[in-house]
Amino acid sequence: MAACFLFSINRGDGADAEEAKLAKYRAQLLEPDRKSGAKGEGFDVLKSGDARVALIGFPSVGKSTLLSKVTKTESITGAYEFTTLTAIPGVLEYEGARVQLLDLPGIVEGAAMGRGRGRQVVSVAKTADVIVVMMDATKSNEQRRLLETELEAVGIRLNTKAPDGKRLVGQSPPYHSSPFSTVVVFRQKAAGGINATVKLTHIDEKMIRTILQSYKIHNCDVMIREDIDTDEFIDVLLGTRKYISCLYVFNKIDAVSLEEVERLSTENEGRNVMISCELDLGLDILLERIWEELRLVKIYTKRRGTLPDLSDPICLRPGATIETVCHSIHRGLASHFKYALVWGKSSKFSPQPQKVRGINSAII
Ligand SMILES: Nc1nc2c(ncn2[C@@H]2O[C@H](COP(=O)(O)OP(=O)(O)OP(=O)(O)O)[C@@H](O)[C@H]2O)c(=O)[nH]1
Ligand SMILES: [K+]
Ligand SMILES: [Mg+2]
Repeated sequence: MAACFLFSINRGDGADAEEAKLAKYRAQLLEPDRKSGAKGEGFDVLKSGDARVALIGFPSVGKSTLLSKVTKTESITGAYEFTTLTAIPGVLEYEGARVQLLDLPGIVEGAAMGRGRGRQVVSVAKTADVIVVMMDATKSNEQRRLLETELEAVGIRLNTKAPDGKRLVGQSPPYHSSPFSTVVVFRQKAAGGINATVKLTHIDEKMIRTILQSYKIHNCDVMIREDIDTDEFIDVLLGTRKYISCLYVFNKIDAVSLEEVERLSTENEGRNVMISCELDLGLDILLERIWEELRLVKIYTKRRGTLPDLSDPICLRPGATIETVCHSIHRGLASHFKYALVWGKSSKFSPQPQKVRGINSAII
């Protein structure tokens, strides 16, 4: 049976306060660094197209070579480290979608702590819908763990499920109404209380109270629907973590044995993609895998009595609603919108009438 408890928020004891303080410091490390990301340094690349894919890797693994191969943009390559010093955007055109591919400077160990402007680079990855972690097939597999550590240090969770049980691919949730909101709901209220619809085994009421106090939140309603722990609670409170799916790309397979290529390709639950930019090997498969990971939904608009133009889709990320579709057509459209007729696999009836107001159901 679901446990449910209510209490008012007041003082916690010393040990809890200490743990809550540490959890708060950890979360602060993830907050955006206001000093970095200065304008004109090339890191504030405007998002464009239907989605963003970021290339992250150590120097000279072939990130720029890849960008130059698969997009029309030429990014300077070189046999020396740190050839690329800013973010270079290119456009991947795939099945009617335009995806922004970002070539980034190489990062070094400790990048997230600010080494080699690394934090700026790694932070860009946080804005991506899919991260391509690029590695050199001739180097040790240790690369992957080191890169993941750097990404995690800025609050990215790779290929993990968000606490609400859905796999989230790089949405940018607004403060307090993150995709987590189905798990924990905060409401500012005169008399606060905490409700849990499941038994909480990793965090107790006292801890929740102490954490809320440390953020000076005194009166609010908290509804918890999943057995989350302290860190996850703070994640939700601050909206700091991002759940992004990633592919591990091993470049330069022309320089290793076939056995090694086969061995690497079976690791990481099918997330490893083997390529050689130099020999043009595996690039089509890589683009296909990126497309799969983006899970873009194609929407075609049509006039009454005519067939839709199938060459001109609106491409949106999963979770898009009728309102998102309206916004992608015209800013003011949603406010004048009455209803939409939706044909497709996801709708119960074809066509299914849907109103724009109050729609939060996904249209996919
Ligand atoms: N053997 C081999 N060499 C490659 C391949 N792809 C790229 N290279 C070489 O690797 C070197 C580095 O390539 P870049 O594209 O500059 O690497 P990068 O990751 O952008 O490097 P930074 O910008 O310095 O971080 C160049 O000398 C490329 O010619 C490949 O598939 N096979
Ligand atoms: K290089
Ligand atoms: Mg480069």
